[in-house]
Amino acid sequence: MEDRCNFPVKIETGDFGYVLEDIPHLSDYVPNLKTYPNPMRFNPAYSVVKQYFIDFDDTVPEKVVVQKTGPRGVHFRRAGPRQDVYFRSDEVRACIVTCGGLCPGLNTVIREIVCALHHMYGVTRILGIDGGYRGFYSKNTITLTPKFVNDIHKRGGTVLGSSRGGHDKGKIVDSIQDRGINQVYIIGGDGTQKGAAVIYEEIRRRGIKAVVAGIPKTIDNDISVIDRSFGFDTAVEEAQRAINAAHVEAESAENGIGVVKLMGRYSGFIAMYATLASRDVDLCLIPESPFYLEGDGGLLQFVEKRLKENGHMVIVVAEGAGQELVAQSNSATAKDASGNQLLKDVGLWLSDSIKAHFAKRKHMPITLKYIDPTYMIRAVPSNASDNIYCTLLAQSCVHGAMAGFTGFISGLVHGRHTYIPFSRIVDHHNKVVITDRMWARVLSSTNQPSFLGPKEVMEFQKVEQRAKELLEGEKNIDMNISSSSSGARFECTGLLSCLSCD
Ligand SMILES: Nc1ncnc2c1ncn2[C@@H]1O[C@H](COP(=O)(O)OP(=O)(O)OP(=O)(O)O)[C@@H](O)[C@H]1O
Ligand SMILES: O=P(O)(O)OC[C@H]1O[C@](O)(CO)[C@@H](O)[C@@H]1O
Ligand SMILES: [Mg+2]
Repeated sequence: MEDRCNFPVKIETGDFGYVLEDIPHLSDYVPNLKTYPNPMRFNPAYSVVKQYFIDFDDTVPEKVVVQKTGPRGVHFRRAGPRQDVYFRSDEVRACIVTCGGLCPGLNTVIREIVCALHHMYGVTRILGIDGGYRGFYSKNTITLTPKFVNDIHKRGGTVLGSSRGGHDKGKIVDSIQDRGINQVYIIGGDGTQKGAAVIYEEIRRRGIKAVVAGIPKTIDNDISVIDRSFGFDTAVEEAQRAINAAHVEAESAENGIGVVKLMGRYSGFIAMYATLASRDVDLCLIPESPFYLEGDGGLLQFVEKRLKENGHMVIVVAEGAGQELVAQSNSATAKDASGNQLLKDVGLWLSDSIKAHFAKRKHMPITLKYIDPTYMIRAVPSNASDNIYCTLLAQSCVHGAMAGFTGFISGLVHGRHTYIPFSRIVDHHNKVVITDRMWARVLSSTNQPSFLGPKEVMEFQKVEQRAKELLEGEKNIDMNISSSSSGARFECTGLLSCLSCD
């Protein structure tokens, strides 16, 4: 498995500090390519739309809040159909693969890629790769037709199957070449898109006329640049059911406590949004915000206070929260097939710690119910709004591939569909910024302590400001902010050194 790839980033500059972070195109390395009129020009549904085709120069700004004197900043190419395409319909052999963990909407994206290729571009040869990256070389393929995918958006999971590990660049590209595949659609999270970037590089190195297009997927919503990842809305909605159950259980018992664990390996977006949506939550714990159990201002003291005030409480904890604290009681670490660290069960650990604390307080018996709906919130089919979002992402991706673009993901930026180079999303995880307004809204809605002293807040602000500056300077940084019982700890593992580490 390769960690980083060195595909060239296409940067174009313009007036007033305009920067276009462009995506590669087949014509960058395949000479004398022929173009064809886009078949959508002759499609009765689309041909009547005024300005249906995207202007070559249309781009979307990364930042929409700007100052009078500030530069125009970074832009991405606007997604959508082009007047001309680089593939004849009968020449296309497409394949679709899904990798990594499940997420609501995977089947919708598969369905809509197949339907867009078929109905918009007249493409009939589409293969499903069975079981993630390793399916390219170790399994049979599945023939995908509009009939086959007709109903799949009503089911959770992925009809193609998924897996972790098994990314073998040579074998995958050999398989693409042997099967004559010239459009590769890859749906998956950060790891998957790193793998997609490597495949794109190898295809380009071999000079094959084949495009590689990604659709970012992750229930954790931690992919940078894009507004949100598909399935996130559904997951937050589904999480409400678990929080409601925890609330009912807690309310019905004397000193009742409901603990709900939600997904979020490195970032607490699901926990944060589910908390804000519910309003029944008294304490939300996320990986980005350190906390401690014992002593003055600690979590246990807060639980006791809230129980005395309200007689019950609900705690939402993201799976990646407090991992360093959990590790103190159970230090064994393991990794999954993709090399991701397997997390310890913070929900169970927290529940046990609270129970042990109150067992010593005989005058205050508690009833604690631990609900772990982690897989339930990602195994459901996507809701209506995610279905539409998935449809547009899939269609954008197909338009880009037909137009000859490669090495890109399709993503929503400030409500506009764009094409973003792989390099922009694989080097950085989006995290909840705990010195931003959104986290402040959570703290104010739950009325929980921030567990941070003024010194730690300043340290956080310094690290976040520096990370922002480095990112804006188009550099790669991978920042880990982790917690310990003694307070916050900051680690920067980027290519550039971080001020806080210096
Ligand atoms: N750096 C890398 N280079 C090449 N392939 C990779 C890399 N990282 C991960 N992959 C491959 O991508 C696939 C999915 O990776 P992973 O299991 O990390 O899930 P993911 O795409 O990050 O999704 P999620 O974490 O949201 O579930 C695996 O088959 C893995 O082998
Ligand atoms: O148990 P699995 O399938 O490896 O997935 C668990 C991980 O996948 C994610 O949902 C990311 O897709 C994380 O939140 C979680 O840690
Ligand atoms: Mg991942």
